Amino acid sequence: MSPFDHRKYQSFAPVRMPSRRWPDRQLERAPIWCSVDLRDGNQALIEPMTSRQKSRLWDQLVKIGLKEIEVGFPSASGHDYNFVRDLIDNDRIPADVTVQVLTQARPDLIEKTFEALRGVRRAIVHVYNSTSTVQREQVFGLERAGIVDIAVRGAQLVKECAARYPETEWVFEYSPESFTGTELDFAVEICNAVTAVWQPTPQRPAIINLPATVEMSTPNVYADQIEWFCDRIERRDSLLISLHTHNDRGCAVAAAELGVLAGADRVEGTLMGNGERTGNMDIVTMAMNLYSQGIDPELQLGHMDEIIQTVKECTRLPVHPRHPYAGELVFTAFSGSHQDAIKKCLAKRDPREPWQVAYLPIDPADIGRSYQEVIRINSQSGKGGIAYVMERDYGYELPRWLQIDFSAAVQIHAEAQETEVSPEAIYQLFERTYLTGERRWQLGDYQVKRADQVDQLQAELLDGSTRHALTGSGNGVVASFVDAMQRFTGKQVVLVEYSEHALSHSAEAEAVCYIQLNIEGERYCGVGRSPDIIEASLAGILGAINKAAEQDQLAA
Ligand SMILES: CC(=O)SCCNC(=O)CCNC(=O)[C@H](O)C(C)(C)COP(=O)(O)OP(=O)(O)OC[C@H]1O[C@@H](n2cnc3c(N)ncnc32)[C@H](O)[C@@H]1OP(=O)(O)O
Ligand SMILES: CC(C)C(=O)C(=O)O
Ligand SMILES: [Mg+2]
Repeated sequence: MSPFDHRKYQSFAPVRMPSRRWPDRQLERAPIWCSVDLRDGNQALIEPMTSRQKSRLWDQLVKIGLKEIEVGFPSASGHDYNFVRDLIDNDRIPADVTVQVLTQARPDLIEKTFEALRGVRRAIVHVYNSTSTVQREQVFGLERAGIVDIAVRGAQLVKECAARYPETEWVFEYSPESFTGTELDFAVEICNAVTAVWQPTPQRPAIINLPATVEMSTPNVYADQIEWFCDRIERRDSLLISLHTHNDRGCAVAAAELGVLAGADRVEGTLMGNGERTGNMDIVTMAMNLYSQGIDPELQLGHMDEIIQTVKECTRLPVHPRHPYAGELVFTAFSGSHQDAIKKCLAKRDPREPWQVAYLPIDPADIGRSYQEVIRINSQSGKGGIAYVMERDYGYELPRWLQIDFSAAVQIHAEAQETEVSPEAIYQLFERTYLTGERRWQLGDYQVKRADQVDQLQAELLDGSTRHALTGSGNGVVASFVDAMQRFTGKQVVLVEYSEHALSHSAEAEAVCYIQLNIEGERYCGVGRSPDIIEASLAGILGAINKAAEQDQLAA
């Protein structure tokens, strides 16, 4: 039992709809998008946007390709009024973009709203009043009829004002605000009353916006409400049903998606979900969700970092690093098994086939992200990720057995540092571990001769100021040097693994050689790098021998 008194709250009554159809549908196309960043987003900010910030966000919304943009509540503030005037007077509204403004269903506010829009080519006038039981009873103190009366009077005045400005193509929108807390039959009744005034036609439809002003239930209930409403509303073919979900329960996007399945045509929301309380429906997330399902979102979101920057600077709110699609960390895998899976999928990827990469719902490149960030290393990472970084950034194609060996060194380093390990730090660690660290033995001069199908190697081994002369023979220089080391150390030395490749990132056309030796039953790895492949091989063998010496396995 929690200490909470859960009886303080009531559960949301489900909609009785045994024959609901929306669960069997699939999203097939993008809805009509409407951004409310400059109104609902703005009214939620600690410091509302300055006109410069509003202007900047407007430009970004246009660049993204939003064709309907709610630009403010011009009857409520001089700022909003002036902003609308600036857009109109300075001809800043592209021909294919329609501005929308919000007003309460109050005569003075409606009049002022039309005044603000004077001379605009096309505009959506969005009028609302609250319809929920709580608002009716406790805020307005009115019965249903009184609330309908506010809406109808508002609708009439909107129509009259519009007639005074015939040069403008007017679109009317009505919201039964607090729709989710409104009895469905009443929502239908009040919307029918409003559209009876407006008399929309299929050619000139009106917008009926059904807001989850406060998100009160699971998204399936919202979808039921939308389907129930769409099935009963009059003049359905002359209406665009719009959704406007808030995120109080964290499901604004899900509710909008299910609401579209349930019959809605249009969705209002904001970039990154800014808005009242926990925010509005996030247009970026919903659009990218559609895209990840193979549906054209009909928005330009390829410049995601610029979008984030604009939103952050205009709203002065941060964007969470885990924000769906847009956050700085959303394409990054730190954990080993994820890195391994991503690396394998990317290596097998055929660009002609649909995207199928484990843990990456979309290709980061689509939104201007590089693969640099996909795999980042910390103490949770495994060999796959480390190998990926070594290959991607430095051109080393570490064989699997060396990945295992090296990942142990990276793990120790990451745990000691207690932070992320950068690609540079990984590379330096690789160099120290296999190539440049202090070594007991160094290779001096050497020469190989071939006689009777057998290679004979003579080499000099430097141990501080002491020089040892080595000889060995075998099939090839590698086998000869292994033989020489075996004679020199008196231990059993067996070559277990060998691989090499040219180092594509190296300006000096170097080769790199990876060696694994079994020395008296223990395995040791070494790496050699040189413009000369023989020297790289010998250095690799000596590297492994030196590793054994470090661990006191060679008493020579
Ligand atoms: C869910 C939403 O996001 S709705 C949009 C909310 N956004 C805003 O309100 C931001 C802009 N609003 C404002 O700045 C102010 O509310 C103004 C300037 C529009 C109006 O200010 P004021 O008239 O001073 O005050 P206020 O908003 O408190 O008015 C409340 C009155 O309007 C009535 N009212 C509220 N909403 C509506 C409506 N949609 N339609 C008709 N009447 C309404 C209330 O019943 C109340 O009436 P009362 O004074 O008789 O009790
Ligand atoms: C004005 C309306 C549509 C609104 O913002 C809401 O109900 O959340
Ligand atoms: Mg809202």
